[in-house]
Amino acid sequence: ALGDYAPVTDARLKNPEAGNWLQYRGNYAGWGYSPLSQITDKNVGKLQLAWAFATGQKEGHQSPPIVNNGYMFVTTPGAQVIALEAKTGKELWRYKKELPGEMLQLHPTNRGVALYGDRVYVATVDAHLVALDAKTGKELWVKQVGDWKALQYITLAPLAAKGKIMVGSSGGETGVRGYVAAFDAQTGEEAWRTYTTAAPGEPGGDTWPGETYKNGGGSIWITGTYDPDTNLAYWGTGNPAPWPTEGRKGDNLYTGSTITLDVDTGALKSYFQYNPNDAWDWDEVSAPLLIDTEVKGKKVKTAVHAGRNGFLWVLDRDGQKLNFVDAYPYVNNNTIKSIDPKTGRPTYIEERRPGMGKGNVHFCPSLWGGKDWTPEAYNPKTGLFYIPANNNLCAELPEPEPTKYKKGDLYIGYPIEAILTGLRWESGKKDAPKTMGEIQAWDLKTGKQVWAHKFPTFNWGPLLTTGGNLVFGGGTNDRMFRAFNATTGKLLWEAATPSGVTGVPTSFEVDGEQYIAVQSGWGVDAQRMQGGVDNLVGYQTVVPQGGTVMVYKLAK
Ligand SMILES: O=C(O)c1cc(C(=O)O)c2c(n1)C(=O)C(=O)c1cc(C(=O)O)[nH]c1-2
Ligand SMILES: [Ca+2]
Repeated sequence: ALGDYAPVTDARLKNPEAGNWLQYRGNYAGWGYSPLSQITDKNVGKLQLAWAFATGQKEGHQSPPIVNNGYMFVTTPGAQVIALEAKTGKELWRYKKELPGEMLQLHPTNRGVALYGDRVYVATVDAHLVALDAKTGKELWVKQVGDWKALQYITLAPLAAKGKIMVGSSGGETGVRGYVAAFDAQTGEEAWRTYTTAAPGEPGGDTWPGETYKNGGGSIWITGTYDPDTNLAYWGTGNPAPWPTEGRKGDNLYTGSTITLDVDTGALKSYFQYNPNDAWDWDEVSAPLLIDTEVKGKKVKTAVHAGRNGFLWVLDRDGQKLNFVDAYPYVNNNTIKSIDPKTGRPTYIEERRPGMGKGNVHFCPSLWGGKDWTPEAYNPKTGLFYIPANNNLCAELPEPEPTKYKKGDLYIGYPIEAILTGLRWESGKKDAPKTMGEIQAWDLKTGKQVWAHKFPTFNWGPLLTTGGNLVFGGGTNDRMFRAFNATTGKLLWEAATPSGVTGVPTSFEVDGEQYIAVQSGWGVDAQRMQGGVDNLVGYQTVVPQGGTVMVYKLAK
């Protein structure tokens, strides 16, 4: 059991101490920013391993090491929760949820815990929400959120605010009707549930023919951001289901959107849709980062999102509605012809939309997007917004197969094999591009890219930025974890890890020393994209699996 444990209050979540990392992205605004500045662009070359801890699990280790006063909490695929001493890596307790053996895990991962009060909350791949005693790991309650037999599954880290624990379900490829559900942190009682596809009679209900909204996707699988001043949570929604659009003509609200929900009631207050009638699996699940900044000379309370559709979107979140400000293409795109400068609505190039009666349709960015789920970061010191991007990658989909919703089956409209072998280079190109993965830095004030570090292979690495003028990220198939100068993009430090790094990095302090922490553990769609690249280049890349918590500090 843990010693003194400092309960996590609303006040602490709103104004997190620099030395802790209390929630998914470090703050409610979603910045992925640690103000700690002991490790800097000058001394990061002396970063070395403080300790490492093997989780004993395979597949995608994506959860951030979350730290509260010297105690660290990580999750693994299969929804295990491990409490560790943050300074030494000593295991304090481990929780394992019993999972149904026959359950399909379409995306075998878990993106972390939420801390609230003296509890730890985890949402599981069999669609339950679990409350644990932070000190002992003892299960306090377990609530069913969704039906795993209908292939609802949860991969995200919960969001905790104002006495509520909020979660959403995955299932854009299994025909769920997406939702965000809130549970009372104390009792586990369900407080509200808001669906992301509009029913007839509701605003947006006329954007779905017949009953298609009932299995229309719009799943929620990345933690929302939250603005305590307005009590609104910002959630990103996934792709509509099934992928071919023929049966669901219309905008399919609120898929491929950012929606804002009142945390007390769940009422949907506003939305912005990035991909009306999406046909490309462009989930826009990454919640926007909430940044008050200047944009082209004007002060704006923004919500910023690097879209899977390849555009960097800047919205104005002041006032009643989420309003379009600007959008900048950040990767090559042959699918969106234009974006309405007033409304932000995209116009597609119709021949790039896969569908009935069409043979192989080629489109860029690929179905994994300019960026998939991997979080961006914002550094208030540099004023720069950082994107882990994949550029020069496209995909091809064959003519869809007729598909009908059936509980417990996939509901995609294309054979999995076609999806896994669907990656392509840009049109007409035989050879692999010189670079694919990128870390990009954008100045929101000017709307210009300031630097880009380019990798020979793709990048599936969530980002951390710090008060020491650094950006950290992994994401490449060479197992490296790296540090860059946040202002210039210069590579300053790198170290190989046991597996590939698709984990969310964090930073914290214990006894006056700053640490950088990340999980190494390759899997899920980083591995599937590797299969797609290998299929094109004709050789097999092996990235070993197995999870390890890696914790670094400066050499003395
Ligand atoms: O539509 C959905 O519900 C859904 C869920 C998930 C998930 O829960 O991880 C992914 C996706 N879609 C998806 O399209 C995708 O590319 C993806 C990549 C990953 C991953 O962990 O690497 N998950 C998911
Ligand atoms: Ca999806």
